[in-house]
Amino acid sequence: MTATSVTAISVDHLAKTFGKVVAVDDLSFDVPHGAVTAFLGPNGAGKTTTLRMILGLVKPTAGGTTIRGRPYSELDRPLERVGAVLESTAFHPGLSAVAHLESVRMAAGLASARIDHVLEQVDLQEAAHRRVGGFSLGMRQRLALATALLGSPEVLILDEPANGLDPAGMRWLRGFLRAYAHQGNAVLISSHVLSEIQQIADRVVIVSAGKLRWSGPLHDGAVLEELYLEATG
Ligand SMILES: Nc1ncnc2c1ncn2[C@@H]1O[C@H](COP(=O)(O)OP(=O)(O)OP(=O)(O)O)[C@@H](O)[C@H]1O
Repeated sequence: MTATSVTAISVDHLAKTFGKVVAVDDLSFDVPHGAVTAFLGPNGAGKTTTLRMILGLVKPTAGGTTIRGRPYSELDRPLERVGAVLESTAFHPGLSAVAHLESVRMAAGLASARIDHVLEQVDLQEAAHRRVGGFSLGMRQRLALATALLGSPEVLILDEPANGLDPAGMRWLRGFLRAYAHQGNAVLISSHVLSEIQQIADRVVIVSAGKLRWSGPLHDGAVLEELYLEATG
């Protein structure tokens, strides 16, 4: 079976309530390999909660999610299947980038050569031995991405990864994610920066108030902002 014949992420009638707050409401969509899929919606639409459920960090109230056919909790060597950059990514400020990556690498049983490789992928070699406590927001985003890439996963999940990146960093991330997807991997990215997403995404999933409002390919010439405002308005 080739990578492209398997759905990377499947979200199936997913629901989550926190007390009286309905965060995610009977949400279903698929994320294919070989494409960048944007996950869009207003503040509080349920995007982060959905991503956290896909990653097994939040338990659904109903429904479920799978990565290449299995719930996250049943994945064998999960870091080699799926890499994630979440909004809340935190690092020990006293560790260097290399020491942080080394601790994750050892825990996951990955080859030591992966560290140099991911530092090069995110262009962070020069800061490799500096303390993360002194990193800028953009550098932290790069380190979070490097951590997500340690296991060479075929699925990448990114929650607002462009936060803190300067224009050159944004352009770099765009090129990186497009190349990563076009190698056959799946990328699911949540963002509010529609101008960036317009240039990156092959497909779009739009939610508001926890419900699916629109999903499909982003055709050449389609104006994402109009599509988004119509779907969420
Ligand atoms: N741990 C929690 N406890 C209570 N309510 C929560 C919790 N996590 C999320 N919520 C609520 O669920 C709803 C969806 O939040 P979520 O963070 O998933 O939205 P989002 O689409 O990621 O928003 P944003 O674009 O602002 O990041 C919101 O009303 C939020 O207040």
